[in-house]
Amino acid sequence: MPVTPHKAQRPYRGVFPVAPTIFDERGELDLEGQRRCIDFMIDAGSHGICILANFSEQFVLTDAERETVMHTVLEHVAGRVPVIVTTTHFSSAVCAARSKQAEAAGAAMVMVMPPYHGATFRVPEKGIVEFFKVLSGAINIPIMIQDAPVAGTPLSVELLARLSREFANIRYFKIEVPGAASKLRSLIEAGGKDIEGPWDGEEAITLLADLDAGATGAMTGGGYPDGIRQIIDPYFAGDREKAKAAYERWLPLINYENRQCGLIACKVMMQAGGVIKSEAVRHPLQPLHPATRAGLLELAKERDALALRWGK
Ligand SMILES: O=C(O)C(=O)C[C@@H](O)CO
Repeated sequence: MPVTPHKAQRPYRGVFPVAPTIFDERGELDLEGQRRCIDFMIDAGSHGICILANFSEQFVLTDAERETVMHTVLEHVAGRVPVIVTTTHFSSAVCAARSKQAEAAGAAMVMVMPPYHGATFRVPEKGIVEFFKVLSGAINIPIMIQDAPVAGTPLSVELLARLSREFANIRYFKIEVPGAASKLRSLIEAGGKDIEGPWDGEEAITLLADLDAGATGAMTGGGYPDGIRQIIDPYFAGDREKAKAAYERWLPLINYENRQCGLIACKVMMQAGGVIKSEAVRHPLQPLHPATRAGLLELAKERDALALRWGK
């Protein structure tokens, strides 16, 4: 089915949280739950949505399931917001093919980590450059490089700036390594206008420092886009004091998600608020300990997170 194009203009800015992949209690895809999750995330103020990322449990999906989730979400979003599709793969050809498919399905952007496999398979810088050359040449939508510790591949500022200079579609950078703010600042300085989107990530744990460094987007977890909006809206409107107060208000929840829960946090919140029926993660991922779950929901309730009310 052709997808209605979104109307957002580049450069994309704002809150683009990662959508979880929704499963039922047996671990099967729950596509109805997936659609409700997306509706909640849009109602909660997401400027855009990223799918099939690590926080979407991309590593427990078959290729066929990836395609099903991608088409389901893009058709259901129907242009309401831009959608970023994660297409990471070790192989240049597979990543390029996945990215072409995402573009054809209506993705606004693809997000990709540098090639890695397991703890030790890496390629030298020449291979990384060639990988992004193949990818950039294969599509006509922007690429976000996900600079995250999970890939175990240090990407220097010089390398990132070079990739943006040499390859037309390398335009967005989600920096979620230690020292993210300094790296964002250096990248903006080194890359200039080619750095269309210097973005924050990692559940917004460093959001205020990253905004101060020039971040224009935040890729957070999917559980409380409404809370992240309370931080970035005043920041972008020039009211840093209000943004700082909101960051301080939401930080205990951000910290709890980042340090105690990880990708399951948003599912727990969505299930508690009737957005989705099951907070199941796919085995061998494990459910949250009941005490950790209670701690998360206590913090979310204290902040009146929309997820806890949306489905009731
Ligand atoms: O899901 C990923 O790949 C992430 O990096 C998640 C992160 O952006 C959520 O804060």
